[in-house]
Formats: sequence, structure tokens, C-alpha cells
Amino acid sequence: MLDGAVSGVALSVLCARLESDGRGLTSADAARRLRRFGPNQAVPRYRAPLWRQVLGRFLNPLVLILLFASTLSAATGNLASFAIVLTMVFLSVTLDMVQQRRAEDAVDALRRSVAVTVRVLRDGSEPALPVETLVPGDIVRLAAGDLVPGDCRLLEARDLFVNQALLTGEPFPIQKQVKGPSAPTEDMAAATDTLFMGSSILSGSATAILCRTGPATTFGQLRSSLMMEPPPTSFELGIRGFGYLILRLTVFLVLFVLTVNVLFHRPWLDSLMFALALAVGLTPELLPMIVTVTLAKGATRLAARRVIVKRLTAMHNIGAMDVLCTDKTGTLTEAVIRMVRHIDADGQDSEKVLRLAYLNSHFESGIPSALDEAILSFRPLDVSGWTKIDEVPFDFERRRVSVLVTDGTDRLLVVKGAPEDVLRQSTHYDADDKSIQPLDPAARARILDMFAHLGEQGLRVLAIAFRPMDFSHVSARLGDETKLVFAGYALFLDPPKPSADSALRALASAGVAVKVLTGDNEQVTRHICETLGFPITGLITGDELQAMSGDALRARLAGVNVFCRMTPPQKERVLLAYKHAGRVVGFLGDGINDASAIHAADVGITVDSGADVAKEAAGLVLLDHDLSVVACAVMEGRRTVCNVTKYILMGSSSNFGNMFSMAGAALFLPFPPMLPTQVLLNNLLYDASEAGIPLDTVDADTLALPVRWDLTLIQHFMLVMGPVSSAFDFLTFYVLLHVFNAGEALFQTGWFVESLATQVLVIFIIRSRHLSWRSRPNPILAAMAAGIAIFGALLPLSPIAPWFGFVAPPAAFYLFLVLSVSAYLVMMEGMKRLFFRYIASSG
Ligand SMILES: Nc1ncnc2c1ncn2[C@@H]1O[C@H](COP(=O)(O)OP(=O)(O)OP(=O)(O)O)[C@@H](O)[C@H]1O
Ligand SMILES: [Mg+2]
Repeated sequence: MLDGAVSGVALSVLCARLESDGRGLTSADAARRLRRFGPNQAVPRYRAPLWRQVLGRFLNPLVLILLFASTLSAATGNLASFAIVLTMVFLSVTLDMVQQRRAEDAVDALRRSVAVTVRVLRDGSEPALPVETLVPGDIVRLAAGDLVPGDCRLLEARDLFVNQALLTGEPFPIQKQVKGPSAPTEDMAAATDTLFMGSSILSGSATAILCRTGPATTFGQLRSSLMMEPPPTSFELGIRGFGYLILRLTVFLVLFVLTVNVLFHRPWLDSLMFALALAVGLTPELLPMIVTVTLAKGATRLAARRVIVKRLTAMHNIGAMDVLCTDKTGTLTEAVIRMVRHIDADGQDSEKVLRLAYLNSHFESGIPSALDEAILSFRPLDVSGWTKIDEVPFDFERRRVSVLVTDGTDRLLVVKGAPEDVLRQSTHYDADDKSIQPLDPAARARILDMFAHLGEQGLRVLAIAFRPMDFSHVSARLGDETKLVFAGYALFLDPPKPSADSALRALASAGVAVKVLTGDNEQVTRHICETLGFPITGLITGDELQAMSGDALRARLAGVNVFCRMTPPQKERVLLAYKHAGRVVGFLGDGINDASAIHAADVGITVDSGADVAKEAAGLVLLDHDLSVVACAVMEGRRTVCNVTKYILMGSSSNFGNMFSMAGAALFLPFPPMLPTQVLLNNLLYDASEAGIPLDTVDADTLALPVRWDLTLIQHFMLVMGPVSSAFDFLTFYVLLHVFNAGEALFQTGWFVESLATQVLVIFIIRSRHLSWRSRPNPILAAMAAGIAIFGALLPLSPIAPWFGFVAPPAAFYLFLVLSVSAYLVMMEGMKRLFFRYIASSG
């Protein structure tokens, strides 16, 4: 029940199985089904319920052992430490959770705002609902440009052609029509009355009933088996790599501390607690949260610029992007296309050309195109005498569309498309409206010449042709588009966009090389680029690319910045070539012809008004078709990566150095350098001080060039700054022991205050590569860091000090604190300068 084979069952049987009466579902029924079948996503985005997430964090082995050990110590009478451990674990878990969830919710809301919708019959009306909410049994109305929202059977279809390339790899349009029951089949080529999720409607319209949704669809299964999800980005890999690095160091330190304590016959429970607290201090447990929150903050800021980030990892990639491939229409031009003339083969205005163009645009049922709209709005013509018999829909390989029409006396195949392609199929031309002449080489050259000449003036040109057909001809096929009679040209103007000019310059100065990839011809593209002041350094056409080997293309990649007459697979080929050359590549496009390149790009960008397939594939959706916001997105992406890097640099140098010193101190001190609860408190305060990092500003010159994730830099930084920080700690130990003659409690108190202050305040050094006082931090971050350092220093003087085993240090200690922390910061500043001057730049 409610689970039908998609094809091959009689429709009435299928509808019965899907419990559908053919009039659509009620909202209540749909809600029930949605609970049962789950959201309609090919690969479900799973988010565990809150209690599972909380539990998951407590089930972290480190936390578990810690809780276990503190329970043991509670049993031996140390109740206070037990309560403190419990409170702290609880606090840090909830802090982390709340932040992370809020960030995820914000991003989900953004994603929903650009969700692909489809028209569904519900409660007797036809609302457009997000695809995710559809269920088996829903009846949907589809038109050209739509994505097929699930596996479904056709109820009605008119001139329906789809593209199933995502499923079968075949780029050509496939016709679908309603048929009687045939043998059950899952063979996509044979299933002509079935639409599959992941395909898109090229032309015509249809009504269909959904049989399978989400992961149950053929596409869903393909996806989960083929892992069609994009591979992890270098950023994600880098974060993971950093996590493993820290993990290894932690295991090493913990084992070291335990061994030392066992050798010195120290109490084992205390030693275990101390080692565990060290491990907690070392683990960058806030890392996932900081990453999500930083990326989400960037995404929210971009939303204010009307750029929607659908996939958070796109944020990093766009910051690293150094090549942006873009289409022409709408990005470089206004995309308000106007037809200006309709001329015959002699260049004279021709009513017949207009009429033929009008017939073609009027009757073709493909994806609404600005060119067709321009023809139809040129001047209203009466075509009521004509009826359409059939059509061969537009596709980007043929670059033409044909309709078969009749007015009772004539039957014509009317063709409109790219001049080169239409002329290749033409054998005659319409000389002066009456006589039809053979298209001899001279005439062909003259007509093509005219086309090139028009292009140089910035005019977009479509060729109009026709072919008289027999009345026995009742359907149009691809093969009919030969022996055409060339009628003339329709000429269009698509003026350059004034804002594109500054946007192109902004991108260039941000170190992003812009490449124009268009399906349009060379002359028009040249004209637009020249008008915009975009210097063409090299140009390759589709035909040239076709003949080019991979090596030849690679050799020319750097020099070329305009690619014309590209078919969709060629766009993808160029994009992949840049990717393989080690560039981080973005692709901006709005049509179904851009979808595969958008999918293959490191950063797929489309516009909200673009085709559904493109929106589905993109990581970034622009609400306004505007190149200048891309430059904003680039900056925002760079900023987020820089801020995440700050967090990691902090953790890997200062925090790590401190934990390392503590392990070392365990060697020679007769008592633990800090009590386990103090280590945990230290860690909690340190974490809290970093909560402002996602808000921080980044130096303008750091943002000036693409920012790539650089694990080597981080490791080098760690190796240089960590030991320096540790050396300083040992100096502090010496002063505490020999100047202040500190006993256990005072030593621990002094070291707690000192290590917290150095760890927290070093953010002011690390957050900029330059002289730290020249770069202004975000006020919240600055207040948090300074406030927590002061709080830590005053804590031993407060009434709650005994809870943590603190004693009030002498006044001289505070003088020492101020001096030593200042010295530490000055030293770190100097080291940082040396590091970025000599080590980071030498690679
Ligand atoms: N509706 C149409 N009817 C006939 N031919 C068309 C139609 N739309 C496009 N073409 C032809 O196909 C070619 C490629 O289409 P188009 O220019 O839209 O490609 P594109 O790659 O999306 O270009 P752009 O970079 O400008 O967005 C056009 O130059 C034109 O010759
Ligand atoms: Mg386009």
C-alpha cells in the first residue's frame, strides 16, 4: 500500500495504491504522509534531536572518564571537586550546544528562503510548495525549467521533453508521453511515461503523480551509493587534520604525565584526574562550534547583502577562489533584451522574418527565454489562423528550436537558432520574399559576413529559417531540420550593465581572475567586453576547444579569459581544466546549461531567478543578479577563514604551550602544578574568552588576496610559538618557587592566574600579522578577553576562592603578574613578526 512501482502498472491501479483520487491530497493527509515517508530530499539532511545531541557530547570518552574519576574522588570524600567538575562539564556542553544550534538554525532559515518550489494540488487549490514537503500521492504540475520533484508517473503531458543527464549522462532531450500500461520497467530509457527525480523539464508541460520521494527514488539511491556528494573541501580536511594532530599530542602528554606520576609513586587517582584535566584543556572541543558559528555569522552578514549561502563550506571556498567563471547575459549585460530589427538575406527589413520568428516563439513551449519574450513583445501579431502540430525543443548542443505549424493551406517547419548552426542546415535562402534561391558558397559567405558584422556592433543575432512540409508529416523530428530555407535574421540589443564595470575591477584587485564563459558568439562577446573595459587577453571558441587536446588547453588556460560558443559540457570542461591546474574555481550562471558546471565548481553560484537545476546545484544564491555582490562574498569568505585560523593559532601555540609546560612541571614539582578543577576552570574561562572571535575584524591587506587554508603554516606557528611560550612558563615557575617561595596552594594560584592571562591576552597579538596596536579588534572580543583575564586575577581574592583551592597571593605577586604578562606579550609580538617575515613567507 502507498508504494507503487513507478512504471508499468495501470494508472488506475497505481492511483489506488497511492490512495489518490486524482484530485490531489488534503493538507492533513499530506502531513500524515510526510511524517511517514520523511522529507523529500534525495540525501536526507539528518539532524539529531536535541536530547541526542546533548547525550552525544556527554558520551565523549574524555568527558566520561573525567566524570568517572571525579565520582571516585567524591567517594573518597572530595565532594567539592566532584560538584565543580560536574558544573563545568555541564556549562561548557550547553554553551557549545546553544551556540551551534543557533548558528545552524540561522543557516537553515537562509537555505529555506531560496528553496526550489513546485506547484502541487492540495485542498483543491494549486499552491507552490517547497519540494522537500512533497509526499507520495501528491499531484504536481510541471512546466519547462522545473526540476522533477520525485519519481512520478505522467497523468497528462504536452510536448514534454526532459533532460536526464544527471541520471543517465545523456545530454539530449528525451521525450516523455502518457501511455497505456506496459511491462514493469526500471529501465530509464524505456520508461517513457515516467519522470525521475533529478531530471529537468526542457519543454512542454505535464501533470504527474508522485510515487516515490526522497531517498526511495532512483536518484536518491544513486546518490547514496555513488557518493555524489561533493568531496570534503581543503578547509574541512584541514580542520580534520588539525583535530588529529592535537589528538596525538594529547594522548602523548597524558601518557607521559601518568608514567611520570607512577614512577614518582604519586597518588594515582589525583594523577589520573590531573592528566584528564590536561587532556580536556588540550582538546579543541570548541572547534566545531567556532567553525560553524564563524561561517554562519559570515552567512548572515551576506544575507544582508542579498546573497544566500546554501552550503556553509562554500564560504571557505569563496574566500580561497582565485578564478571566477561567469556567463554573460545578466551578469555583464542588463538582460533586458529588446528586438531591434528583423531583416532578410539582403539586410532589408522583412515582415516575413518577423512573422516566422513570432510563430516560432509563440508556439515553442521550452524554458521561457528572454529572446522569445523580446520577439513576442516587439509588436502583437495575429497568429490565430495557425495551429501547432509538433515541436523539436531547444537544446544547447543544437542551439536551435523548431515548431511544425499549419494554417490549413501551408505546413511549415519554422526554425530559429544560432546563425552558424541554422545556416549549416540550410540549402536555400529566401531572396526577396518570392523567389527561393540556392545557397551557393558566395551567398553563404555574404550572409555569414553580415552576421559577423552585426555582432561587431553588439547586436545579438538569431537566424530564422523554414521548410515547407507535406501534409503527411504529422510530427517533427530532429532529422527534419535539414534542407532549410534561410529567411533572415532577428536582431537584439542587450546593453552592457553599468555596474559590471566596477565589479570586474573589484574582483581583479581582489586577486580573482574573471573568465567569461558564454554560449553566445565571439563578436557580441568581444563588443560587450570592450564596452565594459574588460581587456580580452585571449579567446577560445567552442569549435577550437573541440579540436584541442587536454595539454593544449592547459597550456592556454592562463592567457585566455574569454570562451565563446560553449556548449554545457564544454563549460564544464573548461572549469575542470582550471580546477586541475590547482585553481579554486567559482562558476556563476543562471541557466540549465550552466548547472553541470555549477555543480562541478568549488563555488557554484546562481541567481534566485535562475533555473531550478542551477539553484539546486549551487552553494551560493544571489537574490539580485549582480556581479558586485560576488566581490562582497569573496571578502566575507576570506574573513571567516581568517577568524577560524585565529582560533586555531591560539589553541596551537599559547594554550598548547601552557598544557605542555604543565606536563613538564609534573616532572620536577613535588605537587601537581594545578589542581584538576583549576585546570578545568582555566580551560572554561579560556574558551569563553574566545567566543567573540567570529565577530572579529580582519586586516584589509590580509583580505586583499585569496585566503587558502594552510595547515603547514599552522604547524610551523605551533612549533615556533609553543616552545617560546613554554620557556616563558618555566621562568614563571622559577620565580614563583624561588622568589615568592610558594608552597603548593600559592604556586597553583599564581600559575592559574598567570597562565590564564597569557593565554587569553595573546589574542591581541595573534589576531593580526602586523604591529598589534595598529589593528583594531572587535570591541566585544577585546572586552571579553580583557574582562576574563582580570576576572581570573581577582578570583583568588574572592570569597569563592577556597572552592577551587586558591589562596590570596601577596601584593608583590600582582606587580610581578603585570610585568611578566607584559614581557610575555612583547616577546610574542616580536616572535610573531619574525615568524611572518622569515618563516611563513619562505613557505
Ligand atoms: N530561445 C531561443 N531560440 C533560439 N535560439 C536560441 C534561444 N536561446 C538561445 N539560443 C541560441 O543558443 C545560443 C546560446 O544560448 P545563450 O546565449 O543563452 O547561452 P549562454 O551560455 O546561456 O549565454 P550567456 O553567457 O549569455 O548566458 C544563443 O547564442 C542563441 O544562438
Ligand atoms: Mg545564460
